[in-house]
Amino acid sequence: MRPTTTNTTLRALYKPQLLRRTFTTSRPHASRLRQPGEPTGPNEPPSHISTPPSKSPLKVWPIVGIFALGSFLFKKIVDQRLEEAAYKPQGPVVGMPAIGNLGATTRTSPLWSPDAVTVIFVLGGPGAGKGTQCQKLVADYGFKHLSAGDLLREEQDRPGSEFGEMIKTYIKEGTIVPMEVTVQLLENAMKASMAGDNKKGLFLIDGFPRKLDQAHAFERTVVPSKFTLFFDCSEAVMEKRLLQRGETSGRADDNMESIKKRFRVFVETSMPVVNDFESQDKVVKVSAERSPDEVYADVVKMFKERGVEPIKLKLVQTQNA
Ligand SMILES: Nc1ncnc2c1ncn2[C@@H]1O[C@H](COP(=O)(O)OP(=O)(O)OP(=O)(O)O)[C@@H](O)[C@H]1O
Ligand SMILES: O=c1ccn([C@@H]2O[C@H](COP(=O)(O)O)[C@@H](O)[C@H]2O)c(=O)[nH]1
Repeated sequence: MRPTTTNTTLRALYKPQLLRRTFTTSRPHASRLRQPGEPTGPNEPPSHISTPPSKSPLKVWPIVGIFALGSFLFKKIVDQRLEEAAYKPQGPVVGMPAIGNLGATTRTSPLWSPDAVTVIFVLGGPGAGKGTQCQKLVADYGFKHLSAGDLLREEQDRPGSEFGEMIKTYIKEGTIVPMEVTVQLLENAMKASMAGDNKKGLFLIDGFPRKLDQAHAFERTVVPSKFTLFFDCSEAVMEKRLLQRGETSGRADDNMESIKKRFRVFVETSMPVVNDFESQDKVVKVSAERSPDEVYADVVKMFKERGVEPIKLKLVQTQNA
């Protein structure tokens, strides 16, 4: 049989070499028996002068060890640099105005303590009903509602804004405006609100953070959030709502092309934020597919479980009153 012939041939070819490799050291041709003390070759010392075998594993392992340690340390340094880079201003965005000097995100500690200022992030896909639910919460709980999207649209329309054109492009494309701009806008709005009638510093921050770098930067430099209220809704339902809203909203992104892009950004960029907060047990999830009042009833229940109570007692009108 062919395999047997092949095996025999292979054995014949390789066995002597194998044996030689196994039983000789660095001198494969030393066939004659040497006398004690006789040099083993023209350039070699007599055998009583010991030389380490040239292929000893003892020579290789320290090098392998140093290489492994070096690689490990190198990887650690690279990981650390990447982590730091995620927290620092990224510098000017190519083709955009310089935004690295906005200030808020360069601080190394939060501006406010979570005991002094309460921030609840409100997240969910485009059209999940975040704004609608926030309005109800404002009425009952006394929160100041800050929508990151609204703040960006205001900045976009502010005469003389150096970021106006940039924001316009990002919103149209459904992508996320560089965090330095959004965090600074939020911080300014929070300061203004607390200087006014929101002395208690109660905030619902709607549609933010949309990206992990924003989440980290805000919590590191402004204030750590209390939790995130997340509205869970299917794309089919959100699409229907957005197209309907688009009939009157005048928003540049309430059209089919922008909606598709916003859905993709939400799944790829914003869901990791929700997952990150979830891993810290900081997400309150509510199904957003029922009527606004039914959704809200769930929100109230979930807030109660987290120790957040309404400030107003609703007056119940009875028929005989
Ligand atoms: N539970 C609901 N059932 C039906 N329609 C709703 C519900 N909640 C909100 N809507 C409607 O859906 C549209 C989108 O709602 P809303 O603006 O609150 O969503 P959003 O999550 O804030 O959207 P975006 O992220 O695009 O700003 C609005 O026209 C709103 O009236
Ligand atoms: O943190 C944010 C929030 C929003 N944007 C941009 O604004 C639009 C509209 O946001 P809405 O919450 O739907 O009003 C969004 O698609 C982003 O382009 C942002 O960049 N960063």
